[in-house]
Amino acid sequence: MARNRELDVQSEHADHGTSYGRVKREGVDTTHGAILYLEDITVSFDGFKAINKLNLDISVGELRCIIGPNGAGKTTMMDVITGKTRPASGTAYFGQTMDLTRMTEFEIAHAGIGRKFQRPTVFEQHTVFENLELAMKMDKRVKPTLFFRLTSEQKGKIEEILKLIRLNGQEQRPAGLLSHGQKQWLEIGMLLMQEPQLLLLDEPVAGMSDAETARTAELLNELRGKHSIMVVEHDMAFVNEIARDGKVTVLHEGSVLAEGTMQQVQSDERVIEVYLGR
Ligand SMILES: Nc1ncnc2c1ncn2[C@@H]1O[C@H](COP(=O)(O)OP(=O)(O)OP(=O)(O)O)[C@@H](O)[C@H]1O
Repeated sequence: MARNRELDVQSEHADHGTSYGRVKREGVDTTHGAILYLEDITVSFDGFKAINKLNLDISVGELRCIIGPNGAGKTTMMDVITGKTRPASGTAYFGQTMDLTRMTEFEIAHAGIGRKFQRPTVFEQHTVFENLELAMKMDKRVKPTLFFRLTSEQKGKIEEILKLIRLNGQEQRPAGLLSHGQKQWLEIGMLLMQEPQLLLLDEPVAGMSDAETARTAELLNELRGKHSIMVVEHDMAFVNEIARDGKVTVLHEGSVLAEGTMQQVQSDERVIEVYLGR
């Protein structure tokens, strides 16, 4: 029996736990202000420490940018958070009570951690609207019924997300015809349909045009404070745009090398050395 029973499936007649679902998700316990705690995490691949005694906390509503050279351990860290990789040692908590190292990938996703991988994985044959609708149906917190029909509340939610991801007016287009940037936004929208409490974005602007990158920065700035977000990105101009006065974490060789505002980390000698290879 899982230690934490996060999903509380309600009957169809019970109060709605979310604005559009029929399932109540019991809250992550964030009474101490943090949504994610990683402590002394180590991940070894045949003796090589991809993550080495990593410590990192994310506060509720924070937008944290993670930077670091290739091979620093950024993806491996996200793999630990989402249950894809088990650490050899250390602790990883979602809120105060959910031990991520004891949960399956499925349990973690449904407890409220949404992850967007680098490549967009939308359903190309389906329209933009259908993709968002499918994301809602795939949300196992929503009780599946044979004849699933959207309520006006659920349609309203899709409209809201369409605006946010700048795809209103394009809802009937097959997703396969969207630009690379639009597909990325659609995928972010699909994650948002499931109302994640922590959103992990792996290089969201890789391969985007300058205009798309600027719009993605606007989108993330709109999400600021509504969700806790961790963004891994190499594009420093973009990081600068979304980090504002918030904390940026620099990973190097599997540990935190520096943490502070973008200005602070950019002027940190150790960071300069790692990036310039001096
Ligand atoms: N499954 C694996 N087996 C062996 N080594 C691995 C495995 N996954 C990652 N590594 C190694 O662990 C280190 C960290 O990799 P990781 O992909 O987490 O870095 P990263 O910071 O995400 O890099 P990038 O910015 O290039 O995506 C690298 O040296 C990588 O080669």
